[in-house]
Amino acid sequence: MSVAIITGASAGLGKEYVDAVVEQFPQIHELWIISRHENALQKVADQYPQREFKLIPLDLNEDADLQKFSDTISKFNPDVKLLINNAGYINSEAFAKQDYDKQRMMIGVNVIAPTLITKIVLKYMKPSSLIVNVCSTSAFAPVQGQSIYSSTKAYVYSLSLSLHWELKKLGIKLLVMCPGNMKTNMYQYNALNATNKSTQAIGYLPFLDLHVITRKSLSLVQKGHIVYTPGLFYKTYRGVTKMLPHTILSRFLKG
Ligand SMILES: NC(=O)C1=CN([C@@H]2O[C@H](COP(=O)(O)OP(=O)(O)OC[C@H]3O[C@@H](n4cnc5c(N)ncnc54)[C@H](OP(=O)(O)O)[C@@H]3O)[C@@H](O)[C@H]2O)C=CC1
Ligand SMILES: N[C@@H](C=O)C(=O)O
Repeated sequence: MSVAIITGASAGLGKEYVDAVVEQFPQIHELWIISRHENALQKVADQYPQREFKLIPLDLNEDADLQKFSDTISKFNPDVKLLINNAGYINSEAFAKQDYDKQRMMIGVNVIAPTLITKIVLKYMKPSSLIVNVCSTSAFAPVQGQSIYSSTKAYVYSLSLSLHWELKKLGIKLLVMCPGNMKTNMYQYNALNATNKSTQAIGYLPFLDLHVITRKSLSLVQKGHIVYTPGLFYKTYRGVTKMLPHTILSRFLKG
């Protein structure tokens, strides 16, 4: 049975990816959608009564839940055609003031989960399978006030580049997408509730069209592309971070 697996599928970019996969992959038998709240996942599935869904409510920050995912996929032994590591968590605050639990959750959800989910799923992938890792423009250089978050995304970026070439030998295509601002719950939580002015300033940067970038990323991964940075503004920012030393940039970048 062919499946697509999407983490963080109940809202925001992940929900948009569900729409895009339903639209672009009619041949995939079942969509496995992951987030913490089953009722939210059910609402997503209910929008597509004509498609098969497996709701997998779990907390990607919990090792026991990652083991539960491993047991579930082992029980069903699917043919995984597409994996979208999308779920993410951000807390913008000075490192010294930040709650340890929030720091640990960013590492759990943004680093450990996509790493282990990919490891687990790989056993059920064949040549021509696809992986999309959702990263961020904050991966391109260290950001004060988002010190852990930007570091977790730098990890995803680096891991994705290595895996792109390792998995290419297995016939599996991997793309890392590095979006900038998107009007989602994460943005609402992060920028609008932020206390520091630099995080609030993020709201003045361009906002991306989730419909467009999800479809574009799925098209690019099938073509074998390695990185997708949507939007001219963010492409330019990526270029700047390649040209200027991060020892200097990191002094001025504040999230
Ligand atoms: N919004 C933005 O401006 C930007 C976002 N990104 C990245 O895009 C990706 C999607 O973010 P976005 O859609 O904005 O975020 P949202 O917060 O809007 O959605 C996050 C999704 O992940 C799920 N999720 C969150 N924490 C967990 C967890 N511990 N276990 C399982 N599922 C979880 C949420 O469901 P539930 O709460 O029910 O678990 C939800 O479905 C993330 O990787 C983010 O870092 C990158 C650049 C900018
Ligand atoms: N602004 C951050 C998320 O909201 C990011 O750039 O990833």
